[in-house]
Amino acid sequence: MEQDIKSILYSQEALNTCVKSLAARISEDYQGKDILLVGVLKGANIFMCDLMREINLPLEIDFIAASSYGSSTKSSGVVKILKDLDYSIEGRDVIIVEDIIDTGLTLNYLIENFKSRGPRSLEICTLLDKPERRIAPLKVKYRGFQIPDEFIVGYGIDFAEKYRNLPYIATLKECVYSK
Ligand SMILES: O=P(O)(O)OC[C@H]1O[C@H](OP(=O)(O)OP(=O)(O)O)[C@H](O)[C@@H]1O
Ligand code: HPA
Ligand SMILES: [Mg+2]
Repeated sequence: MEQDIKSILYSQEALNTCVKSLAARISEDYQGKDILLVGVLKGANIFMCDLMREINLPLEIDFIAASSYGSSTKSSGVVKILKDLDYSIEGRDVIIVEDIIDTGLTLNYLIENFKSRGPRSLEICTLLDKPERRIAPLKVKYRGFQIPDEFIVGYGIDFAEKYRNLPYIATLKECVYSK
């Protein structure tokens, strides 16, 4: 795997510091509220696990699985819900936890879908944001790093389902995409 890496964008230490600071903001903002963290699988799984352990408030979690990239580096534009939430979000203070916002199509779709389910509040927490590529507008309350327009992998994020287990965020060598 390591031989496929072009460069490391964020080390384990940098990610850890970022997660702690996002969790501190959430802990401050949601005092006395009834938080439901919703992780968007599969990409957000590692971020979600680390983030929830740093939030210093009682909370519940749920997951939704959505996919629009398949084995390509370009969004298909069609968001498929592969697994829906287990519980109702009506009346809940929901924070959607994402690994990356790129075109915004995935979250735009999920936000509209969630709004129709009547949450008390609905916010987005994303580790990475690639604003240059945005097609669908989004209001993002909690953002870790803003990144340039490059395809990245690691810390839960894949290329063709691989590299999710890298403990850092990295770019891949061009030859990997043409294999
Ligand atoms: O802003 P967008 O252009 O919609 O891209 C962001 C989405 O794409 C990735 O998921 P993907 O569809 O690859 O599924 P995965 O999480 O299972 O890897 C990522 O985890 C986000 O959910
Ligand atoms: O940069 C990315 N890497 C992996 N998956 C993605 N899905 C949207 N953007 C990306
Ligand atoms: Mg993916």
